[in-house]
Formats: sequence, C-alpha cells, structure tokens
Amino acid sequence: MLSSPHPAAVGVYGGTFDPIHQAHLRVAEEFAEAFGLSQVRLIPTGEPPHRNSPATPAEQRLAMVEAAIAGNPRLMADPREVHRRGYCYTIDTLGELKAELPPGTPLAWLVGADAFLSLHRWKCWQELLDLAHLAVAVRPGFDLESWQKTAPDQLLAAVQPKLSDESAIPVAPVPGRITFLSTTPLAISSTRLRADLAAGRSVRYLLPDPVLEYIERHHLYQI
Ligand SMILES: Nc1ncnc2c1ncn2[C@@H]1O[C@H](COP(=O)(O)OP(=O)(O)OP(=O)(O)O)[C@@H](O)[C@H]1O
Ligand SMILES: O=C(O)c1ccc[n+]([C@@H]2O[C@H](COP(=O)([O-])O)[C@@H](O)[C@H]2O)c1
Repeated sequence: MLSSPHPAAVGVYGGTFDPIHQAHLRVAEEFAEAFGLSQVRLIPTGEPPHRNSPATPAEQRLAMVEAAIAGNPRLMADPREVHRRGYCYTIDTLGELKAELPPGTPLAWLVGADAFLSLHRWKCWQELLDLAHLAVAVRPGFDLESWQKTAPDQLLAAVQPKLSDESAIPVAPVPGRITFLSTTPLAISSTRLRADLAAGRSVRYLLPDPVLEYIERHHLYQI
C-alpha cells in the first residue's frame, strides 16, 4: 500500500460545551466523515473572552466531553484551554497545535453557523485562516444560505475569495479554505439544556447518557 506523502489533517472543534450535547457530537462526527479525518480534537474553552463565564468549571466541562466521546476512536478531548490562564483565544490554540503537530499537518477547524457569523469580532480573526481551513456547520436559526446578504462587509470581503467546495478542503495544501458543511440540522443548545435541568425537566436523549449521569452525580445546573 502506498503511504501518503502528506501528514493527515487534524480536526479542531472548540466550544464552551456547558454541557456537551448530541448536536455537538453529531456535527463533529459528520465533519470527520466529510473530511476523512481520523482525529477531531474537542477543546473545551477555559475562560471565554466573548461571553459570560460558563456555569460549570472548565474541568467538569472537560470531564463531560470525555464521558461523551468515550468509545469513539476518532474524537479526542484536548484539555489545553482548560489549563490556560486568562482568556482563551482560538488564535493561540491553533498556533500551539501547529507547533506541536508534525510539520505540514493541515488543520481543519469546525465552528457552528452562529460562531461563524461573529468571526470578525474574534482576536486576530483574519490570521486564523493562515493556520487552518474552516468548516462551518449548519445550525437551525442561523441562515447560512443568505448570510451573504446580511454579513458585515469586512467578513464578506475576507471570506468570499476563500469559499471552497467541501471535497477540495482535505487536499488543499495552503490553509484558509472555507466551506459550509451540510450537517444534519439539530436544534439543541446548551442554554436550553441548562434551563431544562434547572427547571427539573427531562433532557434525556438530547445529550449522551454518561453526560447526564455526570450532571446528576455532581448536581450541576441546579439553581
Ligand atoms: N445545534 C448545533 N448545531 C450546530 N452547531 C452547534 C450546535 N450547537 C452548538 N454548535 C456549535 O458548537 C460550538 C460550541 O458551541 P457551544 O458550546 O457554545 O454550544 P451551544 O449549544 O451554542 O451553547 P450555549 O447555548 O451555551 O451558547 C460552536 O461553534 C457552536 O456554533
Ligand atoms: O478567539 C476568539 O476571539 C474567540 C471568540 C469567540 C469564540 N471563540 C471560540 O469559538 C468556540 C465556540 O465558542 P462558543 O461560545 O460558541 O462555545 C470556542 O472554542 C471559543 O473559544 C474564540
């Protein structure tokens, strides 16, 4: 069998994951499948710069990610942001990964549609695309079909020339290609789960059973 001259691409999926739910997992799985990735790193953020502090400490959000992906060999929990002091920025995370992985390893970075639509407010956002390809997942309530009509000019100008067909990305040698992934739309959010848990409503089947067991064992998301 011929071995490929290029290192395999590594998937990167950052999130607050407070808690991780089935839509996160399904999107990660479909992303791995679409790009032929043998590894997708799920990276729970420590202190996010762009939103209120999470309801749950980073170590516990990491533990829930680990519980959620147990048994799936291509999903991996990456703890690097949990241990970072100060705000966690994606530019730092991608830079660290780039430095650690074998030279030439392409990074494929996954975000949901809501995160993508505010990309122009991220730290060094244009430089992010010097480090990784970007896959944007469908998310109910966020209209990617007509994003070009409403997106800020600066985001449009930066993104439009980089848009690519999904199939071109895994083999594109130069980072910065962007694709919209047609993942299964699942209208699940951590916000809704936290509210349901606080109100004592069932969240069964919206997140994996081991995550629910962890939440119950640690009495998380109760008021
Ligand atoms: N239902 C979903 N479909 C597609 N992408 C999603 C979905 N939920 C979250 N994502 C994406 O996963 C990443 C991490 O999301 P996050 O952990 O903030 O989950 P969330 O459900 O949006 O949480 P919250 O309600 O607390 O904001 C982001 O890129 C987000 O866009
Ligand atoms: O680096 C930034 O400036 C930045 C701004 C907003 C969001 N992010 C990252 O985007 C990912 C998704 O964020 P969230 O809030 O949807 O969970 C998560 O990994 C965050 O660290 C990063």
